[in-house]
Amino acid sequence: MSDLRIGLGVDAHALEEGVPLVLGGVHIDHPRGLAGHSDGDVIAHALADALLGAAGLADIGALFPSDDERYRGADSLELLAEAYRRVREAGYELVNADCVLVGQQPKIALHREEMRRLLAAALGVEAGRVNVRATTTDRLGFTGRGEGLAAEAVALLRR
Ligand SMILES: Nc1ccn([C@@H]2O[C@H](COP(=O)(O)O)[C@@H](O)[C@H]2O)c(=O)n1
Ligand SMILES: C[C@@]1(CO)OP(=O)(O)OP(=O)(O)OC[C@H]1O
Repeated sequence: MSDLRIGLGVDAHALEEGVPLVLGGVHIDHPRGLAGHSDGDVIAHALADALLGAAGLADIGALFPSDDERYRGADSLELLAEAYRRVREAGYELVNADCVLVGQQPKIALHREEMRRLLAAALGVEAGRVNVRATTTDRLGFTGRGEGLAAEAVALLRR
């Protein structure tokens, strides 16, 4: 039997004016973007944490500390690629991943195929191995009030 491992990643960032919005590696024209030490890409961060978690490794905050100037304004697709390099080094490869953005706006339906393509390319796997979906919370909570966006991801690895 193959050795399968599952991991979960969760991230959230505040929406602020004057910040470019990057989600799943896609630059989206929107009045506010996600504040963070990096580009704030919650989808890429949640996916990286799901991969690391499945491999039994530390989270992205431990790998790429937010007080390290090297990661200021970092392209999160590069952090994702490095996280997966470590997962491969630990002896695992991706079976599939599923990411869910939680937020009222922007609607990402038109961007999800591009997000899948970019996230999969960062990992060096076929686009079909990475899914991206979205939900609102029917205006409930901090995402519902438009204060921020959150993302969750699960990843399945095999040895
Ligand atoms: N940021 C979002 C949120 C949702 N969607 C799409 O809208 C559909 C309806 O959302 P509900 O929360 O009312 O279920 C959802 O299934 C997504 O396809 C989106 O694109 N972007
Ligand atoms: C990505 C890192 C590093 O720049 O910073 P942030 O963009 O603030 O994102 P977070 O989700 O808090 O993860 C921690 C750090 O790894």
